[in-house]
Amino acid sequence: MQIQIRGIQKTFGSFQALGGVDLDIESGELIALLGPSGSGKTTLLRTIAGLEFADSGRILFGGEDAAPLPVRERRVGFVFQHYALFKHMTVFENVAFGLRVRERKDRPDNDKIKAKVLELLDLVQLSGLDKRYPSQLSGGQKQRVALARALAIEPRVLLLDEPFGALDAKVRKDLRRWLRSLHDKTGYTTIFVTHDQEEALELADRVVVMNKGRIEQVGSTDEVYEHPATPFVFDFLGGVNVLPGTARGQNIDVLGVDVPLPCGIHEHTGPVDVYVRPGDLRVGDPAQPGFEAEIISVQRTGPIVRWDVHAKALDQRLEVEIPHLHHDVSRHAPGQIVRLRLNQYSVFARIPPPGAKSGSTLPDTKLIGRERERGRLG
Ligand SMILES: Nc1ncnc2c1ncn2[C@@H]1O[C@H](COP(=O)(O)OP(=O)(O)OP(=O)(O)O)[C@@H](O)[C@H]1O
Repeated sequence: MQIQIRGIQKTFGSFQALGGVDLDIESGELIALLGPSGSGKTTLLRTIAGLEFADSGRILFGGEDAAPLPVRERRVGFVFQHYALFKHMTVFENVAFGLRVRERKDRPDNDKIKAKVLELLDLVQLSGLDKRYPSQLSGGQKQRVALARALAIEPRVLLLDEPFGALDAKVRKDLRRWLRSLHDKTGYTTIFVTHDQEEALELADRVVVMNKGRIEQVGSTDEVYEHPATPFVFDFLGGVNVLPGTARGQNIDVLGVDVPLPCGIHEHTGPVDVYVRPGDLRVGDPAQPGFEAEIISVQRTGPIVRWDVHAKALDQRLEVEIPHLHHDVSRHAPGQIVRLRLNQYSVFARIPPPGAKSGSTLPDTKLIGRERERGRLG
């Protein structure tokens, strides 16, 4: 079912939790609401569910205003981070709950309920565990029961609030792949909340990046990662080094090295910030252009080696990430000087101090563009 969110505002006392949210969700989409703690993700989800009431704005379910619909009639399946299963009921009864509490005229008979519950337990791969109690299940199994219970009411939309937040990393990873294939099978419109970038990027069709009660960017996983629209999105999705630069005509001077302005921008003059991910700072040939940095520390995390480096020209620490299999990464040690170059980077017009006149020809903080180094840096 299609969901349209129009100008939703919500305050708690004097605190604005949602500051005018607009969003269109297509039928059958799997959408991630991604953002740091307190950015308003849960408030938005609860407002869609009808568990929270907006101060202003509208939510349309399939083109119809959802406001007059009580929670039950919205037919929303909700899964919380902390299982919220009924402890005194078996797995079977937990899943059957939503069907048993229906009004008599809409309630299926016992045989139909049994068939439905067993079908759902098969779908969430828990066949044979129907007689167990929640205390006899692992965290991952409890979450799958919660999901089966949410699916039992044949929801028009499925809302998941950090569904895997309480589980360990390995189970989390398995369950998110499983949820993706379950979604592909059932085709329910699904919105899930997470503050885990990897989870959002791996699972969702589109990611909604939230910050301070507002949407910063909506896009496919590739769009938000490869073309972040704001400095916040860039930083939140995968870490960032910010290098000051000066744009002059078609080039930017970054730490004494010329790099080209992003494609499509003919000219720009003024101070800019060049945003580079740790994995896009590459070790260059010492004979070719690049800027010098001293390795301060080396840390190996799985297949990635992380360096903390000190860029001399900037007097600033930077983070560099290199695949461990890179030909000569093991030869580098703290104290060594390396020459770094930029691979891919985004350029934002610098935010001037309040009251100062911007020397920039573009609006402040505007994304000028994203560029892959075109060979000028060696
Ligand atoms: N019932 C409430 N009363 C007062 N303030 C609230 C209430 N619910 C949420 N807030 C505040 O609104 C802001 C947004 O909260 P929300 O739970 O939507 O954030 P979130 O992005 O889901 O965060 P988290 O990832 O930590 O769950 C927070 O600052 C929170 O303290």
